[in-house]
Amino acid sequence: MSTAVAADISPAARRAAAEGLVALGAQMHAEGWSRATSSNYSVRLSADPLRLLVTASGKHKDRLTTDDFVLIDDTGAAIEPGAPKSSAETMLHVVLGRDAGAGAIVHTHSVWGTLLSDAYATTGVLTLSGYEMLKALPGIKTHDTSVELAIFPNTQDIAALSAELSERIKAGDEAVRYGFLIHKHGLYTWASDLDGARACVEALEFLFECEGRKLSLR
Ligand SMILES: CSCCC(=O)C(=O)COP(=O)(O)O
Ligand SMILES: [Zn+2]
Repeated sequence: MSTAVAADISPAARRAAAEGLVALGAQMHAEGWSRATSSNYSVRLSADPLRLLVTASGKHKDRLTTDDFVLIDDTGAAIEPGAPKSSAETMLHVVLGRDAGAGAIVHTHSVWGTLLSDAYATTGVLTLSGYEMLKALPGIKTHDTSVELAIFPNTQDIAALSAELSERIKAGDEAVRYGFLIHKHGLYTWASDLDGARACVEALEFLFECEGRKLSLR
């Protein structure tokens, strides 16, 4: 653990972020997207130096308290003594906060996202086209567009996935602009703040259900 103290983070900002994430967890669980301790969320409290408030590992997301978060640095290490263990997927949050400029990151485990990540696994990408709901994503002004979401294998090697994700973001890969899926696992999406990330997850999960139901109707 680093010896640095989070003196640069205001307690009020930290508390507000934790309260926002507690509320998000209750909503994501109620939606059925964060069941059985699945999912992790974070808010970026500082870009330079990178400081992310990320969920502690293994917590039920409908019962989070403001103590269930870990302040981490750009290596994914907790910067305060006595912190609980941060999410097993912490390094994905670090990459998104550092390389994608994300101010808030939401990871969900929905049924439709999980099924679609399998249905399109061989192509490595899920394409969402022509939906009005796409306008909920940052910068999209027309329904007449397509959004691609990369589908990564669920190798369980978060360090390798983080490195690949970082390279694809830095290369400007459109398939990691709004989010990505991990095969038979779930969605990561992000935005400049928590409300924006909530809109992204709500829109993408809506679109997953549309695509999933469309496949079932065929
Ligand atoms: C039952 S969920 C398995 C782990 C996972 O994918 C997840 O999202 C939660 O992991 P964390 O360490 O963040 O609790
Ligand atoms: Zn997960």
